[in-house]
Amino acid sequence: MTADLYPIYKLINQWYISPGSNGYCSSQQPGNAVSRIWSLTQRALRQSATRTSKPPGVALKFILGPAVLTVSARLFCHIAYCEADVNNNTPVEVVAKSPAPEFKWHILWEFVKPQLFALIGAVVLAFGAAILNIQIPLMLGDLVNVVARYLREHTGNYAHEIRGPALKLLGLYGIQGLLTTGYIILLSRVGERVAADMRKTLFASLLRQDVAFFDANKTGQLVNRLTADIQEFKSSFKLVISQGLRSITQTVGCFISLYIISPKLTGLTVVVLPCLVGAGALIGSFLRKLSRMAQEQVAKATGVADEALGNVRTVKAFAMEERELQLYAYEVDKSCEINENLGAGIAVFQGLSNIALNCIVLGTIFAGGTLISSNELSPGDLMSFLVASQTVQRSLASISILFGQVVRGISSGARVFEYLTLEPTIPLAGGGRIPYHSLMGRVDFMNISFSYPTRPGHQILKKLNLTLPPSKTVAIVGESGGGKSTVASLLERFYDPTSGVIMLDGLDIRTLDLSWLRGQVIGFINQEPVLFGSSIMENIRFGKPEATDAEVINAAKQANAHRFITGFPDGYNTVVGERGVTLSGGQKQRIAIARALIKNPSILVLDEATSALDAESERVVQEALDRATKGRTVLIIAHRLSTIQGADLICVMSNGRIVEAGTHLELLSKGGLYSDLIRRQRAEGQQ
Ligand SMILES: Nc1ncnc2c1ncn2[C@@H]1O[C@H](COP(=O)(O)OP(=O)(O)OP(=O)(O)O)[C@@H](O)[C@H]1O
Repeated sequence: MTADLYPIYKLINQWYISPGSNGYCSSQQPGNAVSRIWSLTQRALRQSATRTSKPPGVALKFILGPAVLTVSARLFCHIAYCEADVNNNTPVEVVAKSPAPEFKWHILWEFVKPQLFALIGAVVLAFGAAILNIQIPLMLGDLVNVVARYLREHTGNYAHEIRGPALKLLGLYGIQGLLTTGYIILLSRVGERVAADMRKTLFASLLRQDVAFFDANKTGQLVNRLTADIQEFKSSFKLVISQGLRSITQTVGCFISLYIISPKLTGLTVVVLPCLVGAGALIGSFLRKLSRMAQEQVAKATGVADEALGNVRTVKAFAMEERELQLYAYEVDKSCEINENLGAGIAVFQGLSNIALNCIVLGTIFAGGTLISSNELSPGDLMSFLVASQTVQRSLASISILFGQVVRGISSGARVFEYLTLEPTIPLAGGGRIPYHSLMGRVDFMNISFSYPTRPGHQILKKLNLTLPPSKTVAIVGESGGGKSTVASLLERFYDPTSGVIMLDGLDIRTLDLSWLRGQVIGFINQEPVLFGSSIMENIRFGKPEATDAEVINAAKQANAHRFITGFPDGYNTVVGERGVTLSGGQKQRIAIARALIKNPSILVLDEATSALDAESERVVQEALDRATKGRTVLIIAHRLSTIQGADLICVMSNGRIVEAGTHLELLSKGGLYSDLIRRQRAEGQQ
């Protein structure tokens, strides 16, 4: 007989204890709980066998009491742990506070629409699993009634009688398992596809934004939206559909079952359960706060490590390893302290909830036992009641966790959607193109005034007028911070002028196709070229994705880069490392020149292209540049005299305007600002 009861306990154990397979609960093996229940059960059965005159409810109390007490305690530990665990795993964005963006349902709908069938399938299966979950306590009750009858009467064929309800229950478990598998597969498919679509759309939207957008937003924050925010949104989306639906259905269904089984006991539960869940949610929210603090502290410590490792050359150059270690250790110690407090909070929470829950189960068994004694309830009903009330309790607890998750999911989603709908002020495509054969390359800056969008009150250019004649080289010189590079940025249309017009061959560049302008007309080389962490071949091809290997090699030859590239063991397939870290400054610059030349631009902008190089590198790079500028309209932003010697026209900038213009000799003979600059440079020992 006892052997026949074992599967019941095993089922209970499986059902309630196995979910805690991580963290706290996993430290106490499910097997231990089973054996504890088992030994208690055997003792109870032995006692009941010697006291057959007692009503069956009393015997059942001995069997079910310890079982349910242990199971319930474990269940609540699981809930408590999960609540802390969910929060503990939540990525925290440590960013400056800004007004909360709005969640837009119609955007979510656009992403969900293609997955609608799979989503409906998942919802139906999850709903089915929840309905079956409501049936399970009732069936367990039937099973226990057979056991109780056998205990009481000791007649009939036990194995035969138990087979029916046991097989039914087994079938129910099987179907429930299948439905659960089905909805999880479908839901994870929907979640992953929605998240992948969001990532691609958000990345495309970010790439479309103006340079001004990137001036105002930190790269880390943007990457965070692509990664952590979408991850958080996906988790919440899946959780709300699976657990939300399941928990609400189970709560409602099991409550109805409870009422049908025993309105009196249900009344008792209605009073006590919400208090318990409410108190749990309150303590849970305190633990959540603590957990968030811990996460923020971990993020701070990570930030210190990230900065030190990201700038390891500077750290080493200043022998600051020890100081960085101290900074990191300080932040890690703080995070350790907060996490310890969190651990203590969880421990107290679990202890209190164990006591509260056990008292409730005890109360239910006591009240249920009394009802059994007065024949108002059968033992099976008490079993059903206990299991159904556990289901309600579990569902309510998961709904309370879900509330937090919904809030987090909505705010993550809102952050993602904010940038999804953002339209750039300078559209990348659209507008006219000038046919290649008729493109002259004349540029006119007409009355240009400009302030950077991030500093609207600070005017950089003030009614600037400048002409770049076709196939001529114009150099701009002037004091540092005077706005020379800003002129180049406006030509590239990284920004639009506040007032005035920039013309290309007599056409306002705002009417021209921007991707054509940047991709085919203007080549841009600046002081610190950024290479991608791929091969040299790929880096040069970045200028013209459809270029053949021969074109790449030709561009490299023009840029004086072919010799050093072929000197590497892997030649053009040499991987240059993150941002080109494995190359020298001069080598990087020559690859950048090749990258600009491969698109055969009509206009070339050289923004202090050689100023970061030593004399020898500068000579080689300058040689490449002299060759590259032939036959093109060139704008040189320069500091050093050597870089502007070949210029047809030199313009001196001061106070946001061009104040002097002429050839080198003309300007020197005038003895104005240009002469001052040259004199100063010579005095500082620059050539
Ligand atoms: N992205 C930006 N956002 C806001 N202000 C900027 C930005 N870039 C430059 N500035 C400001 O605009 C002014 C002109 O900068 P710009 O880089 O054009 O000067 P520059 O003449 O090229 O200087 P340098 O010769 O030192 O390179 C400076 O005061 C600078 O601080």
